[in-house]
Amino acid sequence: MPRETSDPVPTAPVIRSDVPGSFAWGVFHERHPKLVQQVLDALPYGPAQRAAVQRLLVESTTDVLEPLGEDAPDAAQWLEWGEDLWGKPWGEAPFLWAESYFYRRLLDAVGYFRPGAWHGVDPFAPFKNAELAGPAVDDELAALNELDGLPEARRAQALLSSALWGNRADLSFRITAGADGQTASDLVADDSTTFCAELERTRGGRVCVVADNAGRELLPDLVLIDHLLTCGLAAQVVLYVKPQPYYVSDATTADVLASVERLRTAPTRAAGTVGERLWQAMTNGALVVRTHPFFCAPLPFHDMPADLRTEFTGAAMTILKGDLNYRRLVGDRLHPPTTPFTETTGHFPTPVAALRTLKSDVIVGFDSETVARLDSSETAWRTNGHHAVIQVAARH
Ligand SMILES: O=P(O)(O)OC[C@H]1O[C@](O)(CO)[C@@H](O)[C@@H]1O
Repeated sequence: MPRETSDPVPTAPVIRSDVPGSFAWGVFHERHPKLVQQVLDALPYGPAQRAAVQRLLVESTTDVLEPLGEDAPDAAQWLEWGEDLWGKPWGEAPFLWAESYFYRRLLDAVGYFRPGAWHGVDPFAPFKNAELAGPAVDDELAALNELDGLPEARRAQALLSSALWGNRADLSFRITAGADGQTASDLVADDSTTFCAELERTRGGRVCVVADNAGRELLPDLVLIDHLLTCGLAAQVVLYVKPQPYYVSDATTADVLASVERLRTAPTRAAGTVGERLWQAMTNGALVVRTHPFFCAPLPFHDMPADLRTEFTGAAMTILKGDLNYRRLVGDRLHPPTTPFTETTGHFPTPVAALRTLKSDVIVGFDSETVARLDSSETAWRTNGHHAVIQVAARH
C-alpha cells in the first residue's frame, strides 16, 4: 500500500517469528500451544473442531501459509492482505501479520464463521466471563468509592493510572506470565502531564479510545471515559472495539455491554453510578461504540483505509490501549528505542496517546539513560509486562 503521508520511511527491521529463542518465536512455539489447550478445555468442541485446531498449531509452526477457504466471508480481503505471503513459511511473514492470521484461523477452526451451532460463539468467552465475575473485580470497583471527593486532577491521575495498568491484566499475557503479574512495576515513560494538558486545551472535543482487552482492562477504560464525559473534557467519546474475538481477550461490543452491566449492577455506589451514566451516555450518543474490519487486520495503522482515516480525522485525541495497538501504531519493528515517538506516529490522523504495558519487543520514545538502566537490569523488560508507558504525540 503506498504511503500517503510525508512521515519518514521506517528502515528498522520488521519483526518475524522465525528466530529461535526470540520473543516472537516463543509466542508461536510456547504460548499458542498453551492458549489452544485452554480454549479446548473451556468449551466442549467436537472432534472435527479439535482436529482443525491441532492442525492449525502444526501448520503455524512447521508449514506454509494457506489462505482461507473461498466460502469464508472475508476470504477476498485476506487474499489481498496476504498477496505476497501465501505459500511462504509462517515464520517468514511479519510477526504482526502471522499472529493476526493465527487468530483469524483459530476462529475458522472452531466454526465461528460457519453456519451451525458454534456460529458466533466467542471461543474466549469462558475466560472473559470468569474474569468479569471474579472477586478481584468487586474489590477494584469498590475502590472507586474512595475516589469520590478527590480534586479533579488527582481523580484524573488515578483513573489514568488504572486504565494504564489494567492493560497488564490481559489474559493472553497471563498464560505465560504466571500469577497476575503483580511484581514491581515501573512507569518508564510518562507523558501524563501532556496528556492532561492536551485534553484540557481541547476541552469539549471528540476523544477516540481504541480499546484493547475486555474484563479488567475495559472496566477502568470505561471509568476513564465516564470521567472525560462527566468533566466535559470530551463532549463525545467514540470507543472502538474489535468486530470479532481476537488476541484472546480483546474487547468486542458484547464485552462492552457486559462491562457496562457489571458496573451498573455493582454492589458499590460509585461503580453503580458510573454504570448508569455510561448507559445514559450510550443512549444519548455521548458515548458511541464503533468497530471496523481493519481492527482485526494484520497491518499497522499506517495502512488504515480511507474510510477509517476519515472517521478519526478531527478528533481532539485518540487514546490507544495496550501492546498490540502500540505495535500497530509505531510499526512492529526493532526500532532503536530512542527513536522519537512523534516520528513513528506522524501518520496517524489525530494526536495520539498510547497507554501500554510492555509485552513485546517494540519500543520507541525512550531516552538513552532509561534504555541503559533497563538493559543493565538483565530482565526481559521489553516483554515481561512489568513496565509501562504513557506516551503522547500532541500536534499544535
Ligand atoms: O493485550 P495487549 O496488551 O495488546 O497484548 C497483546 C500482546 O500479547 C501478545 O500476543 C503476546 O505477548 C503480543 O504479541 C501482543 O502484542
